[in-house]
Amino acid sequence: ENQIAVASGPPAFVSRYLTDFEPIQCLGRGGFGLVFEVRNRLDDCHYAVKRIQLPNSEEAREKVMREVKALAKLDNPHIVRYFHAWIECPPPVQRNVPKTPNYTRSDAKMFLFIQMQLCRKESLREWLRAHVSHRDSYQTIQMFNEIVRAVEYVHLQGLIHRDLKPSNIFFAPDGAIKIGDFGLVTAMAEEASYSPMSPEGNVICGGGFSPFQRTHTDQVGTQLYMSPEQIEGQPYNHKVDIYSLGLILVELLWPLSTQMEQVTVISQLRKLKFPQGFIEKYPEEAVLLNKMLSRNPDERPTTYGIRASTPLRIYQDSTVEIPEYLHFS
Ligand SMILES: Cc1nc(N)c2c(-c3ccc4c(c3)CCN4C(=O)Cc3cc(F)cc(C(F)(F)F)c3)cn(C)c2n1
Repeated sequence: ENQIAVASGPPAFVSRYLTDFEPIQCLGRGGFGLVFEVRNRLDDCHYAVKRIQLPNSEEAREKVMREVKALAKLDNPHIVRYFHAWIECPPPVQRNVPKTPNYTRSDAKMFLFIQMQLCRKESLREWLRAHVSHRDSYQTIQMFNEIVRAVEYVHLQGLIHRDLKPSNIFFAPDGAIKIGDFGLVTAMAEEASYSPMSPEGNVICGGGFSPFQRTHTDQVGTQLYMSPEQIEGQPYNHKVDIYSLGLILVELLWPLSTQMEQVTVISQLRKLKFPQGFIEKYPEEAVLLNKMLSRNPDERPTTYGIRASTPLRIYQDSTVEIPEYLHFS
């Protein structure tokens, strides 16, 4: 009974991520973090888990956690399904800094883990590349309508996506379009540390998660789809998502086969210059796009205005009439 307590030091750190999940492969870098496909050891299902290193300042961390609380309430058929979020604080890495032999630097980091539904590996970015030749405009407008519905839901929750682009528009296993990998941007922006692109532009999934390296350049950190006011660091509102939706609509209607063509056409669109032949082929869409891509956010329609516009009106359930004043406010 006279057990001698053995001084075995602090309890060994147990990572819930590694205990509950088996990492399968790196899915890439979303904003501010790494995303991995994992298998849950208990239910044997596969998920996408995103690990975000939280900022150091207490205030920024509180802001992130407020945004998580708002995001966790999202529930919509066109938003990636959310399962769980948790925090891990691995023990600080003690290492001797060679220069000053007695000095040990500890960098205690705090990570937010987010467990989401695993979507198909091909995002809308890959879909657009794979469907250059045969693209049916009825199907693409349907897809666009679903994306607009998802953005409308986010805006009605008082949130803004802020980073809409084809690489974070996903397909669920059943094929339904889902917008995802958004949020936490404002709070994290104070400690903006966009993931570094390696020299050749590939995204390295380093960060101690797994050695898998992405083989193609991603759209991480791209500002191609970003509204002018956001790029210029001006105050902005939910109309930033309408601008991005405008560029995505053109890409859905106008197949672009190479990244070079995509960058050229989108850069021209940012100056309201449409590709040769676009206006003749899509006159009504061009009218809507001139508003969606306006430099003045107030001139851009809301998602209501988009759905009530001529090109999309036929895809709405006509029972619900949207009052005119909601088309732009
Ligand atoms: C194949 C595949 N599937 C995915 N789900 C992904 C994701 C992914 C999709 C959605 C979301 C994330 C990663 C991280 C968070 N996320 C979101 O949509 C934002 C979000 C939605 C919520 F409902 C709840 C939260 C939060 F409460 F913060 F956890 C966050 C990124 N990548 C590269 C993926 N690849």
